[in-house]
Amino acid sequence: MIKVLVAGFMGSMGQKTVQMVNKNNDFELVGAYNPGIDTVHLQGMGMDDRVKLFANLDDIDTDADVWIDFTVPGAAFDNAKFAIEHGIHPVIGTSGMTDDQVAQLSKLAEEKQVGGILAPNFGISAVLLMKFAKEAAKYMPGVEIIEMHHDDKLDAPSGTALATAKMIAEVRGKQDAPTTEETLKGVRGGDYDGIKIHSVRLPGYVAHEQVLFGSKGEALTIRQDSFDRGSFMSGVELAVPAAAKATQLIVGLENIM
Ligand SMILES: NC(=O)C1=CN([C@@H]2O[C@H](COP(=O)(O)OP(=O)(O)OC[C@H]3O[C@@H](n4cnc5c(N)ncnc54)[C@H](OP(=O)(O)O)[C@@H]3O)[C@@H](O)[C@H]2O)C=CC1
Ligand SMILES: O=C(O)C1=N[C@H](C(=O)O)C[C@H](O)C1
Repeated sequence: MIKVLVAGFMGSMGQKTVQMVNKNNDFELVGAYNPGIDTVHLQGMGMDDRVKLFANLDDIDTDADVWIDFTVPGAAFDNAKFAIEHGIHPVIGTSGMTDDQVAQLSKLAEEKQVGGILAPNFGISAVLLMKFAKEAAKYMPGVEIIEMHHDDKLDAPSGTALATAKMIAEVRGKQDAPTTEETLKGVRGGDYDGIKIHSVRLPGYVAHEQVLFGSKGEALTIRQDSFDRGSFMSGVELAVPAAAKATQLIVGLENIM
């Protein structure tokens, strides 16, 4: 039985994660963390009385083996650091971590021999999109990324779009994007090693990404859609046992699939 703590348990992903953990016979929910816990909300969630609830990081006192983090970009690093320092293996889904923060966590995980998993996206369709895009970029280096998300998303670009750009840049190297004079500032999007990234935020959307390749006289579009946050849960389910036995920080779900 793997004992699990869910950080950000009152959020959209946190609630799905609590349901998934409760359904899985190999996992036991022992802790849940969210600043500003409100009891009315809790009643609606059917949270077991035996689950320890925490509203402050410093108060967390748990025997959890795995820490699942779906919080906010500003909190994920401190949370993961806390988890590793306390011998809890992190499964980090929260976006917005910088390369430097990932490097610091990897070093700490190695030192403490408490590994875990950080995945920009736990959805299988997104992992496949990134793999396919990396393959396509070998032959079609002209590429732009459009990511589309719900309008409550705090950060841009999405972690998935940034990870996609990094994977593409690995194979095609740094190239300049075509120079265009912007008569409306920002209209050409963000730039990662010459790969333009466009972030769309609209109500009704969940999480979607398109990678557009263009070459002489032809084009290729790769698209994935997460219509429901349940789409991320099979990836999280896979990550929990892998994280529990990891001695390093593994980055990307593809590395345990
Ligand atoms: N890797 C993946 O596959 C996926 C990643 N994500 C990422 O997961 C994160 C969460 O997404 P989502 O659930 O939609 O966001 P929500 O805003 O719905 O939930 C975030 C939750 O975290 C809580 N929170 C805020 N600060 C802290 C803190 N310091 N410690 C613990 N909890 C905190 C918030 O509480 P309050 O509202 O009171 O501030 C809220 O309940 C985002 O970064 C998102 O990009 C999302 C989907 C899939
Ligand atoms: O905020 C979201 O919703 C999502 N965030 C992750 C990201 O930033 O890539 C994963 C997925 O796109 C959903």
